[in-house]
Amino acid sequence: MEELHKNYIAGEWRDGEAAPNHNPSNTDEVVGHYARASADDAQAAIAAAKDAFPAWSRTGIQQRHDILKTASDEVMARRAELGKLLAQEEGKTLAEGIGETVRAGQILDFYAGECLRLSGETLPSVRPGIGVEITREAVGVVGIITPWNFPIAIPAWKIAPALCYGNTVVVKPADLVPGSTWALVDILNRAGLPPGVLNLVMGRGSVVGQTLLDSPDVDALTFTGSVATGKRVAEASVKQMRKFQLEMGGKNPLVVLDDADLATAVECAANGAYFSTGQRCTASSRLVVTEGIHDKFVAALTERMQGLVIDHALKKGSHIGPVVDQSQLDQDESYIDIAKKEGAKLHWGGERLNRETPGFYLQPALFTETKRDMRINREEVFGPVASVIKVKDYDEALEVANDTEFGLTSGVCTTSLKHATHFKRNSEAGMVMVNLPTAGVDYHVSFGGRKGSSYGPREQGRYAAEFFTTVKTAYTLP
Ligand SMILES: NC(=O)C1=CN([C@@H]2O[C@H](COP(=O)(O)OP(=O)(O)OC[C@H]3O[C@@H](n4cnc5c(N)ncnc54)[C@H](OP(=O)(O)O)[C@@H]3O)[C@@H](O)[C@H]2O)C=CC1
Ligand SMILES: O=C(O)CCC(=O)C(=O)O
Repeated sequence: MEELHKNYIAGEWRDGEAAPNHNPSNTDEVVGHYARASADDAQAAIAAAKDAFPAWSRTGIQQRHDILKTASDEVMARRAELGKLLAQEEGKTLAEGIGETVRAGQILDFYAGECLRLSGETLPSVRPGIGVEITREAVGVVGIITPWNFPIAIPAWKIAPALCYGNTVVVKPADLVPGSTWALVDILNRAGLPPGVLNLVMGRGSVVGQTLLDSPDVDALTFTGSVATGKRVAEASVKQMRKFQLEMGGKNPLVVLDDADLATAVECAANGAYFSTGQRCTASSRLVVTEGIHDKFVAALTERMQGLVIDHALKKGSHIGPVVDQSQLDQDESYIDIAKKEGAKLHWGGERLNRETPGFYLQPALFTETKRDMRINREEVFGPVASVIKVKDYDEALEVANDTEFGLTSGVCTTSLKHATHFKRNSEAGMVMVNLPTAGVDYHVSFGGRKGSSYGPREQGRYAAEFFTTVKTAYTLP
């Protein structure tokens, strides 16, 4: 067996039960072997983070800046190699893997800068002669639980602000794709983090993740993944009276109005619904289309889909890689069946594909003649499956767009300033796009949703300070 990638606890690489990391583009290929941590390892990681917190929370901002900047530089310099590893373990295309790696590097760089911009407020008291200072302090030990679909960007956008604001960290990546997070943790530690500040415990959610949830020594927990696990995180966190933050599913609408530029609308739909194999919480799974443009839009989108190459993630010319694993493929296919049984018309795609290598290849699927209350329009599939809901006009489109228990992103394709402005104001989503795909966001601004999609303060940009710090108000009578 090739070298085992170990867990990183208290500044040391520690053995654990070895688990193979398979390539979804070629299931015969093992990308590497990664250690699975035990509950005891997870406890040791939490204890190490707790021990390291007093010193790290008082380190100078220059030191924190330099470490994050050094790590950013290495991620950027190794973008091709890390992007390839990401594409191999997750199934994104090489271009998408490199793009995500660059995004992780940019996030590290952004928070290196934020270290130098920490600020507070000084204001007069309502009581004469007294001064008031408002400062932000680190929260403590932050537990980080991440999903498989963005294995370097999501860990980066949780780890970087946690460290920037002076917290110590225990991170548990998805068992399915530990490699990219392993590489990120290795880079950050070699960049100069003291032992115990950033600990990595790979392994199963039911063992490692649950230990984080149940520990009274985890002061804040940030999670991205399914709604079901998000609810467990919430319940456990309330029991511990700790801070928590959840990013979960989406059923994001892309509204296409009669006055839309057709080429723009088709590009937004193809990108938002199908790129990254539709495995994005920001994916446009509902295409809400007004009747005047409906037929033209469906025809043009179908033509665009027919031109998409679905193949090995590393193959030149692939637009879309495989589904991440068998269980996600089963979920995608089961929703395709459910939609057909509900009376939706499978307009194009949805077939399993055979390629040169054994992998989880699925043709993107487009459903038409769907109704807003069908399960295909209410539940997150998390695959390359989208459905068209035909509506009469803008008012009905907005109502359908908002008719969901989720509220992460939404989009509108229109040339009308009036409708674009109204949609931005009235869409019940955390992120709204005009003439842009619902997926693929900037790294320096707030990220998060409403309703069942998210809980707690926003992630990313300077808004991340809300979660990763606690506010102190000090009064002084000189
Ligand atoms: N919003 C988003 O970005 C994402 C949404 N999803 C949705 O979730 C569905 C299932 O995906 P899946 O990866 O299984 O999502 P999960 O919510 O199960 O996984 C997310 C993370 O939580 C961990 N976890 C699982 N159980 C527990 C637990 N009891 N305590 C603590 N942590 C736990 C997982 O560990 P591990 O997997 O290692 O066992 C993983 O690290 C998808 O089909 C999709 O609908 C999935 C990924 C991202
Ligand atoms: O669309 C994006 O840029 C981010 C998506 C994301 O964070 C997710 O799917 O978990």
